Amino acid sequence: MSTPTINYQQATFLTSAPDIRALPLDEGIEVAFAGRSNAGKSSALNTLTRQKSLARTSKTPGRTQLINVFQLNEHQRLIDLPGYGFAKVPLAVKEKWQRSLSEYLQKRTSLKGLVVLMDIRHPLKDLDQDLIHWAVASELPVRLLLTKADKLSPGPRKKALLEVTEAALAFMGDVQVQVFSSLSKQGLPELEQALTHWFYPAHTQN
Ligand SMILES: Nc1nc2c(ncn2[C@@H]2O[C@H](COP(=O)(O)OP(=O)(O)OP(=O)(O)O)[C@@H](O)[C@H]2O)c(=O)[nH]1
Ligand SMILES: [Mg+2]
Repeated sequence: MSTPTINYQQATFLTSAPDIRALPLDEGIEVAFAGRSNAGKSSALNTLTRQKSLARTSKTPGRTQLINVFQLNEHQRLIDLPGYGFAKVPLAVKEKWQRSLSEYLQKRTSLKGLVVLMDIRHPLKDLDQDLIHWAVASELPVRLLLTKADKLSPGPRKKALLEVTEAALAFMGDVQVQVFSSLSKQGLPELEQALTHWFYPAHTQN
């Protein structure tokens, strides 16, 4: 059986939800992009969908404070999650959005894959590790994206990939690692392939 191709370019903005009650019906398949503030989640979604400003990006960490939903078609959605780990926002705001994030991760049954984005220069911070551990314990497939790969020259880039790949083995779950750059598009085909596996599980082996 040949795997269907996904036309990411057809992604459209559906809604921005302050909490899971405001999300579309929990059916079909969702893949979510998570990571520290400023890791490059919104940029990666724009790169994937070949749209300059589908998801709002910013030099200021903490830009995405809502659960942003992008629809690929009736049954498939991409989710841009609020970033975590950014200290410079009022505590009340931070608590509100961390709460909606953990509620989303724990209760959303249509969530079938989690892309965890980390700046290749600062991977696997405590909150990243907590998230990955949680996902593995919940049997949610995880893909680690080492973002802004263009910021490193090939040697250090390869070294970072190797180190994180080795660390990922310790998570003892379905955790894949790749480098990625929204600037150079490095890693885009691998990301697309991984997402296809999640969106069409019946067509693929892993
Ligand atoms: N050089 C380079 N810069 C990038 C890349 N991806 C993102 N950036 C920059 O990093 C900053 C943060 O990117 P965003 O995509 O807004 O990050 P985010 O993870 O969505 O951030 P929050 O919404 O705050 O959680 C922006 O200034 C982007 O232009 C990349 O691949 N290479
Ligand atoms: Mg964002």
